[in-house]
Amino acid sequence: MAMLIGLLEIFIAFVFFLVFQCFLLHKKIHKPLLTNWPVLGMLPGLLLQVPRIYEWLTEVLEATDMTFCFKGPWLSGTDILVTVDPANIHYILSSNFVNYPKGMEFKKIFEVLGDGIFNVDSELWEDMRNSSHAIFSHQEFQKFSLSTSISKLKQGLVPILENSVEENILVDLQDLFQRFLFDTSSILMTGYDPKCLSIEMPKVEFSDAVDGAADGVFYRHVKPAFLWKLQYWIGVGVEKKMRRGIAVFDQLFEKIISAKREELNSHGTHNDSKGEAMDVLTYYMTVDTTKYKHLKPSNDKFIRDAILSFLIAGRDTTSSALTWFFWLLSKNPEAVTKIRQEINKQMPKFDPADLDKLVYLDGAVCESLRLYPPVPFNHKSPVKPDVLPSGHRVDENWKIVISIYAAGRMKSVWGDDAEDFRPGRWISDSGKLKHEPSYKFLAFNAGPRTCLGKKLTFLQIKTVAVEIIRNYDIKVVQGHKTEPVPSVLLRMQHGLKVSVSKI
Ligand code: HEM
Repeated sequence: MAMLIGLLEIFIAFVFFLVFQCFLLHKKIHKPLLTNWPVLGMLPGLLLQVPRIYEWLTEVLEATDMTFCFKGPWLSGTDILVTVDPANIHYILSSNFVNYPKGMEFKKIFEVLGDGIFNVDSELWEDMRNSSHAIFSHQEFQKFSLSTSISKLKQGLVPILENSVEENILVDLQDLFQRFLFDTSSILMTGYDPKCLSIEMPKVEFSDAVDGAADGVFYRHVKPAFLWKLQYWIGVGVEKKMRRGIAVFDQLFEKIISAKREELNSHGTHNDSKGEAMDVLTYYMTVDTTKYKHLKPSNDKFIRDAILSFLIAGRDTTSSALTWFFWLLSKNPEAVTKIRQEINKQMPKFDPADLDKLVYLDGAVCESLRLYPPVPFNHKSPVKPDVLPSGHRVDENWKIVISIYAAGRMKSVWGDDAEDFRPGRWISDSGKLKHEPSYKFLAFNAGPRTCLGKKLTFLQIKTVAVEIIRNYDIKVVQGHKTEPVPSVLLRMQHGLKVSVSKI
């Protein structure tokens, strides 16, 4: 009986929530600061702002001296302290790192990642971090990354661009970059090439699965836990997509892991002793557990979680960065001219060793990552009560969200032209790339959990950019809308439709 009443209550709350949401979506409000209503807290105002969540967060953080507290409905456990104050960021991510793990609540919200590196703390995280650092920084792995990117570029991306020139067909650059990065990341992470970058454009289930899971995770931040759990259980709304996504990941990894185990049983690893290139899956299945005691190479779920996170890290971030980069270039033709001149001068023939000489291109990529960071949010949860440098008090287990998107646009940090795309801001008077501290330029995170793929990312983005900018003119289709989807990965709602011509 008690259970029945409980379910009835959940149902009423759910209906109330939906009716209220529909009612509110018919109104338009543009004031950044939200009213804190009795019982409902700031949720009504937030729901109105969700479609423009990134802009709204930027406005509200600008208006509140870079830190504000979102109050969720009474007893819903959705209060969040949002900050972009560089002093707070430095404190949370670096100087008082031990007090700010990801925390259990966030772990539940991001359950799709299981025990992957983004979702774990303490000793398991340390072992994941040290072991992944060992492989990503290995010279052979870096050579493997470069050769994989170059061959996919020449044999996959370029033929599609050539075809679109010859046949005069529009292409969706976001889709192309996602396919390019899914193939390359999959080769590096699993040793398997899904070959989705081809003129036939096969359907990519993995892509819908990541989008569904990332959108679901976003909404979980502002919904009471009982509500998203109920939606997941019934299979409705974004939670239905989340369920489907998890099923796709599980099926895909079941196949890949069992094939790899068979391969290892019949052939062994061969390559580690000679230091030859090894995919990340093979590395984790044969990892040295005397060195990394918390890793479980023979546990399929553990391997699935580890490799899924690396695959998403490799595919969705870099494809997002490339998409926004080419969109910004389409609006800034003078930057394209400068990059082209730099390429012709510094790199008349493609040689990866010359990529470092392309300083203006570096500046343009950093500028794009500042304005459109592929991972737009970071989250933390204090172990013990604390006071942040801004004076805000945070209690144990509070949720803290850092808006990486808004952090790149604060006028008090970046100047009055913070919203402008200006690659020159990254170049020093002596013509070198300017270094900005990571707690200010946060696209790759800061402190002990700084991104491990930064070097690989710049290599891939610059390799692709050089090939495209040197050979093609890219024009975004007139009237094409470029809105970011409210999600935990920054992708364009309608892709990026462009026409391609030879220069
Ligand atoms: C444009 C490209 C990329 C961006 C903007 C980016 C951004 C980030 C951010 C913001 C984090 C912190 C996430 C968190 O703490 O929840 C992170 C962590 C990480 N990134 Fe990247 N990333 C990119 C590419 C890559 C690539 C290509 C790889 C690897 C192949 C990679 C591997 C990692 C790993 C392993 C971590 C976890 C670090 C840790 O928790 O200790 N990233 N990245």
